[in-house]
Amino acid sequence: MNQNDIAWVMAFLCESCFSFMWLLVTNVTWSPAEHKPYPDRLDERVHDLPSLDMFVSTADPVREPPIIVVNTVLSLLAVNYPPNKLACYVSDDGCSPLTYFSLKEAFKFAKIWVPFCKKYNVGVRAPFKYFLSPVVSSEDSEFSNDWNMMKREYENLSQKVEDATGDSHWFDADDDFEAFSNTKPTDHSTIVKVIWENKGGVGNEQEVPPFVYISREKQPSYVHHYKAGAMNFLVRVSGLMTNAPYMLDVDCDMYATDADAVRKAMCIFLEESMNPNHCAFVQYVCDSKAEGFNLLQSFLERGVAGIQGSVYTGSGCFHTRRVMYGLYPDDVEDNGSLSSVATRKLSAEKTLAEMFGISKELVKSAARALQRKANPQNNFTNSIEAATEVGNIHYEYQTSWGKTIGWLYDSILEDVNTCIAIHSRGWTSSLISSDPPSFKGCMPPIGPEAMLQKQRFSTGALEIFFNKQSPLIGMFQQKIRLRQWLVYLSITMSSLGSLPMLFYCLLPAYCLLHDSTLFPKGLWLGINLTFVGMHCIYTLWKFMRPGLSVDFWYPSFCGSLFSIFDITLKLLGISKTVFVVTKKTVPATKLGSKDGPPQRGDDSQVDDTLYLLPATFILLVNVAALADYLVGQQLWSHSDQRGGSGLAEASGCTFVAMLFLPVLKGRVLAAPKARDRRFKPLSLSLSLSLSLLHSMAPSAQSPLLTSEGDEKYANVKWEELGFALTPTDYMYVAKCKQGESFSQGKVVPLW
Ligand SMILES: O=c1ccn([C@@H]2O[C@H](COP(=O)(O)OP(=O)(O)O[C@H]3O[C@H](CO)[C@@H](O)[C@H](O)[C@H]3O)[C@@H](O)[C@H]2O)c(=O)[nH]1
Ligand SMILES: [Mn+2]
Repeated sequence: MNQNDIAWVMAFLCESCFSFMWLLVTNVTWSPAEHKPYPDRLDERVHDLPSLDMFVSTADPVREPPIIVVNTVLSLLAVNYPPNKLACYVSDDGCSPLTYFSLKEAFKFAKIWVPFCKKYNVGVRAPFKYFLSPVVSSEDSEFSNDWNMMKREYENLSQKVEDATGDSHWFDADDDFEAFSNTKPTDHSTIVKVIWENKGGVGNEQEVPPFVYISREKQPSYVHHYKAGAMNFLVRVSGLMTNAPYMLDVDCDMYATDADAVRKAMCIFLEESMNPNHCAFVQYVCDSKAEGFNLLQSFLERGVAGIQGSVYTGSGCFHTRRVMYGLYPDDVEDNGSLSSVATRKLSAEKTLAEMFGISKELVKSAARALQRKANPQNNFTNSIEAATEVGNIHYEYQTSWGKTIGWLYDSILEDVNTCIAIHSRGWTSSLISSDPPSFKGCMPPIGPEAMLQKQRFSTGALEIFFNKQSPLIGMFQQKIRLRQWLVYLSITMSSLGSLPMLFYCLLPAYCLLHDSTLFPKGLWLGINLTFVGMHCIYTLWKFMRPGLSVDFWYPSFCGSLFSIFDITLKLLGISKTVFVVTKKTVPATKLGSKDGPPQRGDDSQVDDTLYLLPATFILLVNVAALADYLVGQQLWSHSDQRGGSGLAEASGCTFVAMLFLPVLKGRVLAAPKARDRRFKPLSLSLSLSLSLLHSMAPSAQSPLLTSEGDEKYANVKWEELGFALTPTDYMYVAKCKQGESFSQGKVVPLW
């Protein structure tokens, strides 16, 4: 194979991969759908609304400042829904007294915040966001007085949380914090604290729903399965205390912006046309602008929702407890009760104990949940002992938790992983896309944190690709629909697309360095350029439409590349995948500052040396190839007739270099205070890239010679020699007499 063939075969393979990916994505966008709920009509239809358990998970008081968790919790406690039908559970994987302290303070504030929100029908019920807009009312009105009082109270709350940060004397004096003494985030026993329980439970609108803080046991040598583990503990504790048929999962950094979010979700669950195949979960389209590169949310979600149902994206999602407990649609009768087969299968207490673990109380509550029966009236405090038991590190040993029930464990992308399992059982799901979005997040700014997050997503997706849920095999065994299966194939293998992308970015440079052709000539080049141009404009439009900058593309490309490396190490058994919690920025609380677009993350603690490597390498290779072309090959006398590389390849190189230049420019020209810190990673990646470049460039020996094994050959383009006379400097002479064989020949100079 000559150089041209290598380049063309590579180009063909890369193009084939892109086309396959494009087909997968096109399949997603064919039939977009979303649900439009009418919450006002809900009361006419349903007189006894079902209960809902709301889960918030947090893991690290430093990367997830408690004031963020407080705002999330307050936005949920104040939703428009009967408070006696709600309960809020916060799981703290950081076992932080500061988080617990902040939540206790938040409850005191909630006692005035919830009535205020309901009295004045406040829109956004996360106080930090609400107080960003000035009061629109006459100075001395009752509302304006209440507003000013609430704002002062919220500022007091924020101040208390800030003062308590890094100052443990706030907790030391209080016996309630005893459980936190001598604990480490990675080494402590289970803590369950009922911050507030609504003992009366008569459904007064002004009440604060029950509110519980939990932190499961941890030991350094035990795997705890990150968010999935935390969610399963939340399911168990809530099962013991309230056992609501529906559960809402919200990340600590995502607050509800719509007071009717719960009622809207119930509109879908309680649809009259409900059949056993009805919705397993309702996912909200969360505000993805801040999330940046998460394009799935912004336009693919609706597409998937039109097939078998939206994908669960980890936050802003309402689940049904029965489905999470492993039910199949066939297990449910048309009227919602369990089928007789399922009842027989599940009623044996032994089976349930094998699935749900040894806690008798939990087994009983699971049996009730499966039959849609409520827990008998019970004090929360009476369940603390049982709740502590189900938080034990050994509790899930030899049970179905994380395998067939609850959030699944075999990928750090637990949301998609769990969602595949639900759809594989034949359930459908729904999507609500309200404008403005009903849940909004504080997502990482563009920069290393975003790359780390993207790398985690991609590694998790690849983990699914190789686990037992893999879409590669799933299609043949499960009840998943064909196009839904293609969606999961596209999600789980999308990061593999970064490899052909990498090769493609290097291909024009390779051709220039080896003087071979990549693009066709003449008319064909024109056609080619038209298609490439159209594709570039289309891709740009796709990025710009949801209001993103092209900058967002890089974390996705780079994170995907690194995830391939991660998963290879995992498959070889060299390392394990880790869930690094994304750093959250504290929301602005000052009046007048607004929730603007994400900023570059210059205060990140993530060292971005390695993340800059692909960009630096690609840029250097392309610049080096261009320099070689301009200087070594003399651009202006270079003739395309030789069949080697020409202006088209050089333009390709320039295009690629221009794509990557902003990434590096952005990092080097970052805020001045960050520049010194940036310089070190940049110089390191420069040197790493230079050594890689050195190994990629053609051999640095005499330009006339190439080596293969031990032998030396003239560097001749054999296929271009033809039959015409070709002048040479040397000739091979071997003499022979008639009838005899040739003597040993030798190469002699011509003069
Ligand atoms: O050991 C852990 C790690 C994380 N979390 C919580 O999980 C949530 C998500 O973590 P975050 O760092 O914010 O990740 P994101 O990338 O923003 O989250 C998206 O992607 C994750 C999967 O990678 C999903 O778990 C999330 O729901 C989804 O919003 C947060 O509330 C964390 O507190 C835990 O409770 N325990
Ligand atoms: Mn998050």
